[in-house]
Amino acid sequence: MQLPESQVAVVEAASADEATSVDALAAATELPPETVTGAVFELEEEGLVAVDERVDETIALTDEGREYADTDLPEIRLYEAALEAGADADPVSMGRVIGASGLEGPQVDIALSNYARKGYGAIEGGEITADPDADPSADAEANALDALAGSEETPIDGVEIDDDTLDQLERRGLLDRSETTVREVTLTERAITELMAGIETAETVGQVTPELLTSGEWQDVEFAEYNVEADAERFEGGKVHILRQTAERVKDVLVGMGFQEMEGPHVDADFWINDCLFMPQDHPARTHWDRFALEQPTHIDELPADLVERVERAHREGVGDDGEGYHSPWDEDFARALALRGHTTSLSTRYLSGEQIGEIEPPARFFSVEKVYRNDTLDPTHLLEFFQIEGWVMAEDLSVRDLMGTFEEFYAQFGITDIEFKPHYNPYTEPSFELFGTHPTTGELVEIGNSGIFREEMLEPLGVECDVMAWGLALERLLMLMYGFEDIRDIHGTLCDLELLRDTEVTY
Ligand SMILES: N[C@@H](Cc1ccccc1)C(=O)O
Repeated sequence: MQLPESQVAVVEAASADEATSVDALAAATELPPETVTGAVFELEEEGLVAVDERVDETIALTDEGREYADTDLPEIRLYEAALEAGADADPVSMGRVIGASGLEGPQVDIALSNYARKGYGAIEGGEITADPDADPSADAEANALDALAGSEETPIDGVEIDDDTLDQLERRGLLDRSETTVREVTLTERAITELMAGIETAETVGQVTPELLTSGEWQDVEFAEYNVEADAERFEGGKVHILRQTAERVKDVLVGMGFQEMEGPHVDADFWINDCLFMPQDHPARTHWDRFALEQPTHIDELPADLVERVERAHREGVGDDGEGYHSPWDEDFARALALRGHTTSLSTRYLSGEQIGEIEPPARFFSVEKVYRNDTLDPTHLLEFFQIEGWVMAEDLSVRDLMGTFEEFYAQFGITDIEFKPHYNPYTEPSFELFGTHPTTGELVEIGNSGIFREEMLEPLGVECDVMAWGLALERLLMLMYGFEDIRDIHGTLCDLELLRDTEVTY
C-alpha cells in the first residue's frame, strides 16, 4: 500500500506491543507533534493504528509562586518579624513590624489578608499579635510551594498535596492548572500485515507553492489532506481592543438611528468647552484642579468676536425678559485658555454655533465617540481619560419623552433594557437627567451618562432657535454593563486583564 511520508514514518516508529505517545513519536520521527497527530488520525481512520486518549492535569507555579518558594510567603515573613518584635507576648505596632519585615507594596496587603486566616495571630486597631504556637514549617501552602518549585510542570496525579491547599494556591494566583490531552498509539494487526507486504511512500504535497502553480505541476500532484480536528498550538493573534470594537459598534448603531458624526480638537479653548455651555467662569469644575491646562500654547488664537459678545452677554445679563445673568466675572482671556477637553460637548457647541460646518437646519442629529480627559482620582470606575458618546438632536418641540425614548432605543441595541433616570443639574440643561444601568454580576446601579435639554441661555447666543436635547454617555461604563467586568482598569492600562481582552466576543 501507499501512504504519505509522515504516515509511513509514524507506522515505522510505532509498535504493536507497546503504546507510544505522540511526543515520543515526534521525537523518533523528527516531525513536529502537530504533523504526527495529523498522521495518527489518518492512520486511525485507515485502521492501521489504535489511539488511546487521556487527559492529564498538570500544575505549575506562577512567577509569583516561584518568588515565594524562594523568599517565603509574605504572611510567614510578617509572622517572623512579629515574633522578633515580641508580638507573641504583647501587641506591637503594625507599622514597626511591617518595617522590620521588609515587605513592600502589594506584599503588605497579601501578608495582612493571609495572616489571621492561617492562625499566625491577630491584627487589631493598628497592632499585631503573634500566636506563639503557630508553626511556619507546618504551613501547608509554603510546603506545597517548596514541593512544586523543583519542576516546570508536575502531573497532578503524582503530587501529595491536598485539594484545599491546591485550590487556595490557585486562588492566590500562585499556581496554574492546565490540561493536556495525551494520545498513545499502538499498531493494529492490519498494520503489521501491511508492513510485511511493504508500505511505500506516496508523494503528497502539503503546501501549494508559486512554483507548483506556475509550472502547472499542481494538476498532477496529490495533496495531503487537512485534518481540521487535530490539536494545534494556540495562537494569540493581534486583535482590535474591545473598547475600540464597541466604539465602532456604537457608531454604527447611531448612524443607523440617523445621526451624523462630529469631529474636532482634543485640546480646545475653554470658550467652546465651558463658556458656550453657560458654565460660569467661577464654576468649581473650571478651577485648575479639574482641568488639564496647556503649557504651550496657553491660549487659542481666535474666537468669533460676535459669538464671544453674545455668550458674554448671556453670562452677564441672562437671556429673555426674566433672564438673570450670573453676576460673576467674565473675561475673554479666561475663555481663550486652552485645555484638554473634559467632555465632547465642546464639539456640540462648535457645531451648534455654525462655526464648524455652517448653519445646521432642524431636524438634525449629531454624535461623536471620542476621548475626554478629567483630573479624577483613579478607582474602579474612574480613569483620567475615557470615551464619551456625545449626541444631540435638534428639532421643534422636543420633550423629555423623546430623550428617554432615544436612550431606550439606543441601549436596547446592546441588550440593556433596564435604564433608570435620576433628576440632575447641569448649568446648560433644564431639565437634566443622569442615566443608570444595572451591573450584570454585582447588581449595583452604575451611572452611565448625563443628559438634558439645552437651555435658552446656551442656545440663544449660539443662534439656535429650536429645541436641542443632548447627552454624554460613558463608553467604558456601557462596556461594563455588556461584559460584566467590575474594574475599568481591567480593560485599560498596565493592570488590564489580557484574558478578558482576548476572549471577550464583541457581537454585532
Ligand atoms: N457634558 C456632560 C454630558 C452632557 C452633554 C450634553 C447635555 C447634557 C449632559 C458630561 O460630561 O457629563
